[in-house]
Amino acid sequence: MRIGCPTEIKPQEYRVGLTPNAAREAVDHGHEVLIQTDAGLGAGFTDADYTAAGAAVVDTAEEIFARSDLIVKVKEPQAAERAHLREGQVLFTYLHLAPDPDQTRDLLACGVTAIAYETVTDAAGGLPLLAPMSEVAGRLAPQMGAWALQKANGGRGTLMGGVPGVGPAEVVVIGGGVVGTHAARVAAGMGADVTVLDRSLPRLRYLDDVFGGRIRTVYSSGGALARLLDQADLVVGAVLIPGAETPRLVHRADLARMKSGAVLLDVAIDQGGCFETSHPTTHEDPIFAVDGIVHYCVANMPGAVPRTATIALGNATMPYMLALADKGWRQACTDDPHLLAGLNTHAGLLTNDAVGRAQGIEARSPRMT
Ligand SMILES: NC(=O)C1=CN([C@@H]2O[C@H](COP(=O)(O)OP(=O)(O)OC[C@H]3O[C@@H](n4cnc5c(N)ncnc54)[C@H](O)[C@@H]3O)[C@@H](O)[C@H]2O)C=CC1
Ligand SMILES: CC(=O)C(=O)O
Ligand SMILES: [Mg+2]
Repeated sequence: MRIGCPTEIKPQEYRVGLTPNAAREAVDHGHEVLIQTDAGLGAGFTDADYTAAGAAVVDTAEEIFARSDLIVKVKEPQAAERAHLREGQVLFTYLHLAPDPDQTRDLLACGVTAIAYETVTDAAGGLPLLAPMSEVAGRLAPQMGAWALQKANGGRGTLMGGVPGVGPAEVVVIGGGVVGTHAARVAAGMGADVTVLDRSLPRLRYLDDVFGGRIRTVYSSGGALARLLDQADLVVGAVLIPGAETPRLVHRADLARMKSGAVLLDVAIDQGGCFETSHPTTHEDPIFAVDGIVHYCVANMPGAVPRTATIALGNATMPYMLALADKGWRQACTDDPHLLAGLNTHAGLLTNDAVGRAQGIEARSPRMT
């Protein structure tokens, strides 16, 4: 099979879908790998690294899309990329279709077989291809939140860890999954006072256990969140209902009860966001204010640390990429129902229930033979 990896074109996105290690494995499995010129540079991989791994470097994205059976990327295809996709081609990348009707329409219209990293599941009930980027975004969240809290950025002027005689920042993390756990860990490490809310009691028990009293856990309800908002300096939105649009848990009216200059940092923005006042922002222009509250809503946070993020993502995607290339998508998905859970569109059919519910489109099962 021919596997193609174009340069990411989303603003300030420096990750790349294939590492040289992954390219080498694919070549060792008998596949041909095409990589666009300089696709890996932002993550610190040169064209020479890819040619040493056995890949062929080609000049344009057009050529990658035209010649490849399997396209491996990082971010959802942008409109210019969607114009090159076609039926019979497999796209393996993040899609986040639930809040994105334009992308959904284009993927259905072109007939591409699109497998979304974020809806691939595992036997433990996790999301193995979302997890590495959630770890990165979660660890970045307090770092970006601390920056947004600085006065020059519109923030309250609160130092995360405080100093002797002055208390630390109050950090509230909504959703104690992968993002939330890693955000809590770094925020606590910075010396902040951390509270994590979740709707899953087993998850709260786990967090209570692993943090050994260094953070507070609270069952997530509207009342509990309202009380915490009054005190919060930084609120991290880290809720996920897999595949679905994020529930809105903080409404515009709630901003009035918050401290002026507090920060809402919506990691869940890629699924629509958990604050009513959120809208996606970019690394170039990451923050905006609503009613005196700073919002940070970058939809591709790991793009800020492309070296770490590319290697972490490549480690997780490689076995699935090889299964798709070795067996073809039908056999790979038949053999592994968790990979089949990643299938979002095929030959004009929407195949993911949660995306279908979010968009009012009936989800259908693909023909597997
Ligand atoms: N902006 C970015 O660059 C990135 C965004 N993300 C996004 O971050 C979000 C979280 O991802 P993960 O942590 O991997 O998901 P996860 O599935 O590990 O965790 C989500 C948690 O939310 C909890 N939850 C559900 N409803 C809740 C409610 N009403 N109140 C409180 N908690 C609730 C769940 O019980 C679960 O523990 C996703 O939308 C993901 O796409 C992930 C990586 C990068
Ligand atoms: C998960 C995601 O959207 C990202 O890593 O950009
Ligand atoms: Mg996105």
